[in-house]
Amino acid sequence: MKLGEEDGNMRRTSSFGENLLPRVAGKLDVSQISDIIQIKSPDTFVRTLYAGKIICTVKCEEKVKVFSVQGTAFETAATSGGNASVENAPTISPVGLSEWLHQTLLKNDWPHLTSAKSVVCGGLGLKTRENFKLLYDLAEQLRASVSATLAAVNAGFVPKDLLVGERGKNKTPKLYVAVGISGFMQHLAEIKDSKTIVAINEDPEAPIFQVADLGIVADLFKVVPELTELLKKKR
Ligand SMILES: Cc1cc2nc3c(=O)[nH]c(=O)nc-3n(C[C@H](O)[C@H](O)[C@H](O)COP(=O)(O)OP(=O)(O)OC[C@H]3O[C@@H](n4cnc5c(N)ncnc54)[C@H](O)[C@@H]3O)c2cc1C
Repeated sequence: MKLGEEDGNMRRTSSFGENLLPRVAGKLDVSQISDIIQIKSPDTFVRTLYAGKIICTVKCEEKVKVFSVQGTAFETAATSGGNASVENAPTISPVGLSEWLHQTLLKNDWPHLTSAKSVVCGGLGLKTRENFKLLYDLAEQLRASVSATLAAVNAGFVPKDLLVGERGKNKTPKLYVAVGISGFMQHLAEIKDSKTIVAINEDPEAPIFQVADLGIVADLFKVVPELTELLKKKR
């Protein structure tokens, strides 16, 4: 979108958007509004705070509105048929501080995390990178995507692009299976709105059970292979 008077500037809430938008807002000398989930009028927005724990309505009186949206809160827009004009952005000469070398796209056979209908997510309870194989086996039977908590990503069990939660890919799948995950609010961000949440944790007091539709209090190393075998027999 063009930056100028009376224009809005929007990006999906993502690490790229979170990096870019505050800079755009700073350059324009306006306040940024993050994580909107509803547009009530041209200057009034509903946004989330504290990983979705608080929902507030804010009025923005800036002439240029800079805001990020939570993609899953809105219907997919049609890519044709609108009446907005499309203008080519001006070419900007590099300032020479950094250089684009290459980009590597990870390729795998799993459904993409942001579009998967079912997601199997692993936490620190998996204990090692190798043990994540249990989740890939289960995900294969469920035709699900595999994801992880920040703690599991930081421990090096899986790459960062599988992160789910406040700092990762936000998604509201139909089925969300949480394995060895405590369920802190930063992880649950949008996940808590999934249609069905299944939690496997050996600690009956784990907060994940407060949002789970189906809770299994058990050792994941016993339950997950059993579940995978049962699903294999069903197919
Ligand atoms: C500003 C901020 C942003 C954050 N953003 C994110 C984010 O985007 N995403 C995110 O995930 N986190 C985020 N976090 C971290 C979050 O608060 C939690 O610390 C993290 O999600 C915990 O990960 P975990 O559940 O894997 O680990 P833990 O909290 O250590 O939980 C591990 C669980 O595994 C269970 N377990 C252990 N062994 C077994 C077994 N054999 N069988 C069954 N269960 C077992 C334990 O009972 C425990 O409940 C953020 C934190 C902050 C401060």
